[in-house]
Amino acid sequence: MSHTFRVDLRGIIDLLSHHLYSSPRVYVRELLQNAVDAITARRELDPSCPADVTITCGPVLTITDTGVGLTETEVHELLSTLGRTSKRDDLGFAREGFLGQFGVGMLSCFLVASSVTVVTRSARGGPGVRWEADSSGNYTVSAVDGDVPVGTTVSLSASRGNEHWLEADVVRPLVVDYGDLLPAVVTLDGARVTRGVRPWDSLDAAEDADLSEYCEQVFGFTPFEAIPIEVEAAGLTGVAFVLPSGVHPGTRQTHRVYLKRMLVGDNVEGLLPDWAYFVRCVVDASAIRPTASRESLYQDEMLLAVREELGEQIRDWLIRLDALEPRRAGELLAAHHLGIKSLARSDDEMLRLVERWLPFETTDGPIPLRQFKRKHGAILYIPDVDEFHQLAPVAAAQGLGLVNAGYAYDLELLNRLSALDGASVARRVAPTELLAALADPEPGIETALRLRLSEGAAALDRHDCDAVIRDFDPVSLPALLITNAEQQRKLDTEQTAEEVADPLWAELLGQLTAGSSSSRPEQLVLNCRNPLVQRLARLNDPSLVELTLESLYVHAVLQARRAMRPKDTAALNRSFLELLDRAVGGK
Ligand SMILES: Nc1ncnc2c1ncn2[C@@H]1O[C@H](COP(=O)(O)OP(=O)(O)OP(=O)(O)O)[C@@H](O)[C@H]1O
Repeated sequence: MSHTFRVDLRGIIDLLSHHLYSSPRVYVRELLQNAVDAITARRELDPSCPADVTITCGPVLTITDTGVGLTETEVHELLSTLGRTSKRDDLGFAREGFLGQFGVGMLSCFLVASSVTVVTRSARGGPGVRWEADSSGNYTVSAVDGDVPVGTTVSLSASRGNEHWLEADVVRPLVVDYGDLLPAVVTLDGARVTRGVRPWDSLDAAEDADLSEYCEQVFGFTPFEAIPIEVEAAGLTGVAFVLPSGVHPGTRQTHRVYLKRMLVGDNVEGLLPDWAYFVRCVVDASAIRPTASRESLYQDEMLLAVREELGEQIRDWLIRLDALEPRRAGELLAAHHLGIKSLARSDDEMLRLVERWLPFETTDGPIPLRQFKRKHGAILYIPDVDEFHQLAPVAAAQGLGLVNAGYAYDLELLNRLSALDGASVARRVAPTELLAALADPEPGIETALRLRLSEGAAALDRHDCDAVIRDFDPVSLPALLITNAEQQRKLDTEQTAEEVADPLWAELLGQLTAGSSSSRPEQLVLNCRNPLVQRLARLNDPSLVELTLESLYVHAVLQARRAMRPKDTAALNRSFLELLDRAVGGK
C-alpha cells in the first residue's frame, strides 16, 4: 500500500526561520516578489495593465497588486500546496522573467503572522476568492460577494511578539531595500517608496554626479570614479565604484547585488577578484543563481566567469585612465598600490603602470622605478629590507643608487621587470658588489691597521669573519658587515655534511661545495675614514685591539639587523662588560 508524505507546517516554518533565512525580514521580500511576478504574468495577457503594488501597515499589513490573480482552482493548487509554483515551465525549469521558483515563499509570512488572508480575482475571469490560513496549516476557501478588482490582496495578522514586523517604520526601509529597483510603482501608506529604475540605466556621463550621490547613499562614500560594468552572458549591468582612499589590502569588499531587480544582499562577496579590494559594485543580473535563502550567490562557473570579466573591465578602465588622465591614474595607484602591485605580478601592462607611477623605497627616497632608471641608468635592487637599510647610506654616499625590493610583491615585480627588459635594465645586486665601489685606503693607515688585525685576529676568527679595509663615506660609520649569502649557504651545507651520518648524503653534499673559494661568509669592512678606526690603527695594546675588533663586529651585526646567534650574544655581553670594566678603571 502506498502513502503520501505528510508535512508538519510548524516544523517547516521552524526550518525556514532558524536555518534558511537569516531573519524574519525576508517575508517582505517574498510578498513583493509574488506581487511583481503576478504583474509580470498579467502583462503576458495584457501588456498595458497597471503595475501597482500598494502596502498599508498597522496591526494588519496588507499588500495589494494589480497582477494576474488566482482562480479558485489555482488557489487550492498553488497557494495551498507546498512546493507548487506557477513559475516553472512544463519541464520544471524556472521561467525567465519570474523571481520565484520554489513554491515555498508564502510560508515565510508565518515567520511574523499567525494568520494570512488572500483575496484575489483572476485576470482570466471568474469571481473573487478568499483564502484564509493559519500557521498550524489549516485553510478555508470561500467566494467573495461583490466587485473584486483583478489582482490580489494579501493581509497578515501579526503573531504574538512579532507585531513590530508589521509597523510602517520597520516595513518601509525593508521595502526600499528589497524593492527599490522593481519594475512597479510601490506605495506604502499612500507614498511612493521605490524608484523603479536602475540608477545607472538612464544616466550619461554628464550625470556622473547622480551616481556619486547614489554611491554615497548605498555605501557611504563619494567614489573616486563610477565605472559602468556589463556582463552580457549573465544579463548583468551595474556600476563599479572605486574607493577614494586606501583600504587595507586584506579587506574583502562586499557588493550590493540585485537579481532580476530584487535585492539579494548588501554584503555579497566574491563578485570581483581579490586584487580589486578597492572597488565596490552595485549590480543587477538575471542569470546568476542565488543560494536557496536568496541572500547570497551560488558559487558556480557563471559566477567565476563574471568575476573574471568584471576584473578585466576594471583593469581596462585603469589602463585607459592612465592614457587619458595620467595624473589621476597616479593618484589612484598611489592610494591602492598593493592591489595594483598584486595584479602587476601577472599582467605586463599593469607592471608598466607600476613602473611609471608607484613609489619604491630607494637611495633617492621614495620614487617610481622609471624615474630612478632615468637617473641611474639601471635598477639595482636588494631583496631584503634590513640589508637595504644597512647598505643604503653607504651606497648613497658613493653615489650608487639602490632600490629596496624587500616589501610585499616588490621582489616579484623587479624580477619580472628584469626578465622582460634584461639584466642591464633591472638587476638584483649582491652586497659584495658594493665592496668594489668603495675606495682603497691610504697605504699608511692600511699597513698600521693590518698589523692590528693580525694582533687581534682571534676576535674575528671566532665569528668566521674576514676583515677588509676601505675608505668610504659616511665618516660616522666605523664598520659595515657584508654577508655573502652564497658563502653562508656553502658553509651551512658543509656543516650539515659533517653532521650527516649517511655517507651517500655526505658525499653528495661534498660535491655541491667542491670548488668553493676559501673566503668566509661574512666580511667586516673597516672604514679607515672613521676616527675610531683611525685610533684603532694606533693602538699598542693587543688585548684592547681584540676587544675593539669584536665590539665593532657585534655593533655591525646589530646595525645589519641580522639575527643574533648565541655566540654573537655571548660576544656582545663579553665586549660590553669588558669595555665597561676598562671605562671604570678595572684594567
Ligand atoms: N500575489 C499573488 N498573485 C498571484 N499569485 C500568487 C500571488 N502570491 C502567490 N501566488 C501563487 O502562489 C504560488 C506559490 O507562491 P510562493 O510564494 O509560495 O512560491 P513562488 O513564488 O512560486 O516561489 P518561491 O518559493 O521561490 O518564492 C505562486 O507560484 C503563485 O502562483
